Amino acid sequence: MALLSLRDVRVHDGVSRRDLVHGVSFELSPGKAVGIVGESGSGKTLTCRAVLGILPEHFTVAGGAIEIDGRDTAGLSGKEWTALRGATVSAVFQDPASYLNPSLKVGTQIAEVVRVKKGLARRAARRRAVELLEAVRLRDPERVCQQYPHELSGGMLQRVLIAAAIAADPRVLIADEATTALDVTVQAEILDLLADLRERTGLALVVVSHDLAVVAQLCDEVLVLRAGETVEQGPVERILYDPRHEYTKLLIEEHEQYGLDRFKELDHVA
Ligand SMILES: Nc1ncnc2c1ncn2[C@@H]1O[C@H](COP(=O)(O)OP(=O)(O)OP(=O)(O)O)[C@@H](O)[C@H]1O
Repeated sequence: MALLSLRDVRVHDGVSRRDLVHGVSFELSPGKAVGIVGESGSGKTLTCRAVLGILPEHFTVAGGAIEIDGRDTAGLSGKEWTALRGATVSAVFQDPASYLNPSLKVGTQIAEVVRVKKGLARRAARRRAVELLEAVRLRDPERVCQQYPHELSGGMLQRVLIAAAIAADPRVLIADEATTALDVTVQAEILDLLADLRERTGLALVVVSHDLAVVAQLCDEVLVLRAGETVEQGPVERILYDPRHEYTKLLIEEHEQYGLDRFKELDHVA
């Protein structure tokens, strides 16, 4: 059964009285990855926020259905969403520093997530925090636990955020422009880490990026969004090698300069 299923989802803005997402559909099974690409403002983040139950004020899911692990999310209470978030669907976004408390040590913050979401006692939560930092391949996790966010690099902070996001053993992880702010080498390491988590733990991924190369590296299926509408959707190889929509062709051309060419040569897609 699909872990996550979106059927014709519409996101409506009550202020402008417009639909900003016009019917997005996809299904995600364990260990699979779906990518959402499109330029800025195309509705990628709103789609993710709808899945996490954190749409901004005045925005609603006005049509279609979102099912998480077989459960229709329409009409979930705030409390039910809180229970689902982190534990079933979790997310990492761009700019990890803004999601961490600057005045608390990294280990304390991760242990807190574990304590609240998994109900572990303080000491066990602490041990688990170290294990999680190890799982995201941070060297010397004991030391990182004792550090404050400002002492870590952007790539390290994104690993910390991933550790926090997987702390409650979610089944689906949404990575929304999670590597966009990082330099190319660090970006590659984080993508590799996500691929590894997917393979080892069966974590399903929703990968959001304006960069097709990122999505191509991780995903089985791609949705191309433009102005809130899906213009093209299909297996990643098909979209890359045989794009049918003009907009997809444009995206591919634009992003070749960022390494899609190199990616194609390596033939990771096969
Ligand atoms: N909080 C908000 N208030 C008003 N409009 C919003 C809000 N969030 C998003 N929008 C609008 O909804 C549309 C889709 O935005 P969304 O953030 O989903 O795009 P995106 O594809 O994720 O873009 P980006 O890559 O820039 O994050 C845009 O027109 C945006 O201006």
